[in-house]
Amino acid sequence: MVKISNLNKKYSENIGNFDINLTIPDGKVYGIIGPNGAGKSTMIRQILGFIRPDSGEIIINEVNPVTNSKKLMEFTGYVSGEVSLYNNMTGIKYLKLVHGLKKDADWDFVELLLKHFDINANQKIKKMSKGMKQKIALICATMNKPKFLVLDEPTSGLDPIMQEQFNDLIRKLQKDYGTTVLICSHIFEEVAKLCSQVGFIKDGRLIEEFEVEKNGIDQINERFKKLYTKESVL
Ligand SMILES: Nc1ncnc2c1ncn2[C@@H]1O[C@H](COP(=O)(O)OP(=O)(O)OP(=O)(O)O)[C@@H](O)[C@H]1O
Repeated sequence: MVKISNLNKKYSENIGNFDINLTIPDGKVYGIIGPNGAGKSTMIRQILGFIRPDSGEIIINEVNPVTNSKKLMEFTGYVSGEVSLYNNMTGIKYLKLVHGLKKDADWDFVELLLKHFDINANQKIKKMSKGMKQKIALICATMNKPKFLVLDEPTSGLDPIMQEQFNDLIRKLQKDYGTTVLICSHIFEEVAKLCSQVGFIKDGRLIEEFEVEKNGIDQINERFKKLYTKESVL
């Protein structure tokens, strides 16, 4: 279970995260939505132990990321929208490197995912397209079937085929391995299809949460408009 209690990280007035409380039960997929600069990545960086909160507590499967980020990383996968890999390696060499470093990494699963994403990993990473690099990053993050997966705009700018492949992977991890997933996304369709719950962030605050209904896309669109629409100055 992921439990965030009274989380605060203040960069300046209304910039950062303010009194965030959020719970994700095991095996659920939770979506975070908010406009640019709302504080989504700031929250994710604290959850992963990359930055220290000013106050409040984060507990993930009984692990505190601030005091035990090594333990957290043993069962956590992470993909950001801007992946950075070793450009001079081939995809396969890079995957083998990560496989050697990760606890519980499963090479058969890597091969299955290479097939699933229909990717030729024998070429150098620097010659790969953005989407191919995203696929390599996703395989790296999931090759150990993580208990917890954090995705910060993982499919931004990718084509609809890749989007469906990505959705299928998340569903498989959830169904077969009980992975708990936190996903930040501007793609409402992705959130509606994958998430059972969604939270809206505005000015660093979690201002609303709800269970995603069957036809969640309309529900999310409507709430987003209500919560964030500003009068155009044009
Ligand atoms: N290290 C930092 N020091 C000061 N301000 C920061 C720092 N990191 C982020 N910010 C500010 O915090 C606010 C939230 O940034 P954050 O990256 O969390 O937003 P976001 O919701 O992920 O946005 P986007 O959708 O554009 O990725 C922004 O105003 C940003 O400029």
